[in-house]
Amino acid sequence: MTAVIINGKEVADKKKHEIAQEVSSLKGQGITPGLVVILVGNNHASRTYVTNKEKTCKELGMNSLLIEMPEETSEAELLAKIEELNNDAAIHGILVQLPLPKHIDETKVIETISPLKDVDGFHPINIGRMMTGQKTFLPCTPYGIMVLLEEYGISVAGKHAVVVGRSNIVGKPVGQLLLNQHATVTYCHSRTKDLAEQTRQADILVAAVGIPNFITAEHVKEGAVVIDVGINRNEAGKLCGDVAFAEVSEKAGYITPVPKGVGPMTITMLMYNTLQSAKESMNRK
Ligand SMILES: Nc1nc2c(c(=O)[nH]1)N[C@@H](CN(C=O)c1ccc(C(=O)N[C@@H](CCC(=O)O)C(=O)O)cc1)CN2
Repeated sequence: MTAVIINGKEVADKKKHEIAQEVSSLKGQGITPGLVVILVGNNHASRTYVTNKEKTCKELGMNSLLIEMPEETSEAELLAKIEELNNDAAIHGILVQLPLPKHIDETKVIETISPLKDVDGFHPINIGRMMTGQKTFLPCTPYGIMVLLEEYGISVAGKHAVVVGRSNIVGKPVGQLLLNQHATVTYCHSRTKDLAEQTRQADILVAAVGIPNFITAEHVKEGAVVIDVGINRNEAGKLCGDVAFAEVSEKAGYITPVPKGVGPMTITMLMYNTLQSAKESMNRK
């Protein structure tokens, strides 16, 4: 079998077009969605991501502000900046780019962002709402994965989903979203015994470990849907995922490539959440 390649770039472009139309109509009602992205320090990859977020906001007609803070910024300074933005009515979304420098407590930072402006969907209140199936901001990468499955007509209910990786921003929430859609979910991680035995049970396999070529053909059931969330560099410095694409695409039914698979959906769902936040703010007026 040769897998259908899930074109994340194409789906992201379609969704962005729809978002831009909604932004335009919202502007007609006197409100422009506004996102603030805070970048602390000099992480090269993070700088690329925040630049893309700013660029995408502009493309879609949203306001965007990038706040760059030096590596030595104290936790107190960052928290004070977030408090200031929480109280600014023109701002609908606040995002602090991760990872943060080691001396800053990520949990404290996330908990300081108002849940009403937490367009990353990382605040414990929003995570709790997601777990109980309430309407809320969903974390952008997991949300993007669910949209990709939907766009390709891949049903989730009753399927066995195996998630490899248990990070707070991808592994745990994507498992929860799959469960919310009635999948049977297994989480695997560094202490899982006989990983391949587990992953071969998967109708839907999500790889989010951050290790190049970690998932090989022996981990995959014939015809499975394979979602690769990894963004790694191989020995040659080339961008690659967690899945050995060439061999796995011979066995899977569907597969996301890296790049242009899950990645482009992350920023698109961030734009979607920011738009929703702006709409919600109108209802509070
Ligand atoms: N506050 C947050 N920090 C981080 C998040 C997040 O959702 N919120 N996620 C990641 C990084 N990230 C967005 O911030 C992100 C990663 C990758 C992509 C993407 O489009 N990848 C492309 C390839 C890009 C490249 O050439 O490097 C692809 O896969 O096609 C977008 C956003 C960690 N931090």
